[in-house]
Amino acid sequence: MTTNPYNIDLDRNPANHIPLTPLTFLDRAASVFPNHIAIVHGALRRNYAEFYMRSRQLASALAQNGIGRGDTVSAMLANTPAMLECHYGVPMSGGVLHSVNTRLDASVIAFQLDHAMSKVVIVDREFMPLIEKALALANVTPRVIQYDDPEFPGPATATEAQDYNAFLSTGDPDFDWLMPLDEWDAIAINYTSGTTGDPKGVVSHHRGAYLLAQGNALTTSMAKHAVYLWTLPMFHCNGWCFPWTLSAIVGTHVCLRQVRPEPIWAALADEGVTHLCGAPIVMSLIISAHQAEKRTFDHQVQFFTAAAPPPEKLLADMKTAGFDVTHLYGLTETYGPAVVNDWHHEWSDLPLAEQATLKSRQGVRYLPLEGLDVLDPETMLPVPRDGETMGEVMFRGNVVMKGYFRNPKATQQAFAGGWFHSGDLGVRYPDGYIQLKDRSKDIIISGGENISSIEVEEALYRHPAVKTAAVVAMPHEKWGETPCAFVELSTGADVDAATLRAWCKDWLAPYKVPSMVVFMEIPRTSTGKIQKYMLREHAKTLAEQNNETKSC
Ligand SMILES: Nc1ncnc2c1ncn2[C@@H]1O[C@H](COP(=O)(O)OP(=O)(O)OP(=O)(O)O)[C@@H](O)[C@H]1O
Repeated sequence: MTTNPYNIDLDRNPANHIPLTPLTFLDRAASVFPNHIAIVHGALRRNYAEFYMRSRQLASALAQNGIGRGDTVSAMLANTPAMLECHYGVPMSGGVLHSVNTRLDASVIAFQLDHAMSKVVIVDREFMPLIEKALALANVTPRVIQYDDPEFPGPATATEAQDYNAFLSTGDPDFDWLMPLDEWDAIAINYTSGTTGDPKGVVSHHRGAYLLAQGNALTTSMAKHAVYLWTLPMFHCNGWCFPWTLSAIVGTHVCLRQVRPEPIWAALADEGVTHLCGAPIVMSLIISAHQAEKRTFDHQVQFFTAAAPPPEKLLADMKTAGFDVTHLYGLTETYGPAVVNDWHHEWSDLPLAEQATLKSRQGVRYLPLEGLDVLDPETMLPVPRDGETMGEVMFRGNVVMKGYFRNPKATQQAFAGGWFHSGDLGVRYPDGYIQLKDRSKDIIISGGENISSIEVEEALYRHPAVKTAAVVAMPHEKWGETPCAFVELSTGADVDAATLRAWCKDWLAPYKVPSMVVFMEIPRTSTGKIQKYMLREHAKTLAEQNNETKSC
């Protein structure tokens, strides 16, 4: 074997090879733009010098309290300055950040704390009662630190936990923080929310976080000094890496404790917000306030949506309201969005409805993702690019997780055949863009035919009275399964099940028309995702009741 001559005497050394980590973005931002406002939270304004100093203090205080490489620090915080500091301070101590979804119940939180072997928990005052309940159930006994956010209006309760600012003040502002020894070292652990079953601890590394944080800015053309509003929970997949992206472009974070239309519109107008992210539910909130109160803004605003398929009607409404919407797709396992609906300028000349159809496709790979395909999971061969043949969406590249923490079996299954199996079913179009049709667990199989729940939902969303639609499989004696639709109506709208079924017949093949339409409040996860497994259980009960009535 011949040796590559360019490898002789040209080795890696500390001058030419340093582990990639997004932590260095903050160091740079603070040294180049120390006075630029990094964080806005209510009346608070904190510049990059202060943000960096406080993150180092946090790292130092953690280190003084025994946190080192590979130790888990949990954070149960709203979208506040403390949560941003945790995204830097925890990994700067060598620790691994475990962000806890603040709307989980105590037993699930206890499971996560135990599984992640948490050593410190930093908790917002609002969530103290919940964490205390969780700790009573957990085996681990982490040190508890309470963050008293001045923007939280609730009453203080007695606690023995140390105050966050007091803890921080014990830290050295010039702390010589720990670079990762290897860019493969873990930076964060995030538990999947369990919309499809067992929560799994997804481990991300510094390299992936660095690449995706930059990828966010590059893929979506985020400019220097962008102003970013925190409508996406940072506990969800590290806010899709945007806590790190903003330091790369020296932008401003506008924090938000609660996702409500009033503060969102106020921030758009008063803080000059240029970018925000969220599931389609956040767009619905924004649109209802726009339509009811005629709210507007006078600058360019980019909205990045992911987490669930955005209904075409909502995309069209957002465009009319003046938002430039970019559709992203990804999973916790891919650090957040790793696929983008990369827009071609000429598509903007098409009729609005056609634009919305094109925009509802999930798209193509992010810059730092090397492989994205729709494969037949049996043969591992790509499906034809015909926009019709379904396969499983698979990922390969540097923004795919390390694996599932302490779960080698699940890790092996997820990476079988050298690709990460997403569990999402989709198609690929001749131009290479992918579109999700369903999750493998959500597909409805009726008389041997596959029915995409998303396609049925799209038909329902076209009806003006429908605010939210979720379609799941309902057991059926003859067909095996049939679609069952759960619907929330827009305020003041009035329509019955028969009318909606008749409406669907105009858009869908007869076997795809829901056999039942149920009007009720649809259960969601804290990130706004519809909990289809709960709806499936509900549909099963309804089917059983139906059969009992028939046999009486
Ligand atoms: N743009 C999108 N359109 C449709 N679905 C999306 C989009 N973006 C994300 N998703 C869905 O969200 C899933 C990823 O979500 P996430 O990683 O947060 O897991 P989860 O739903 O919270 O938990 P679990 O993995 O336990 O089900 C994807 O697999 C996909 O089904």
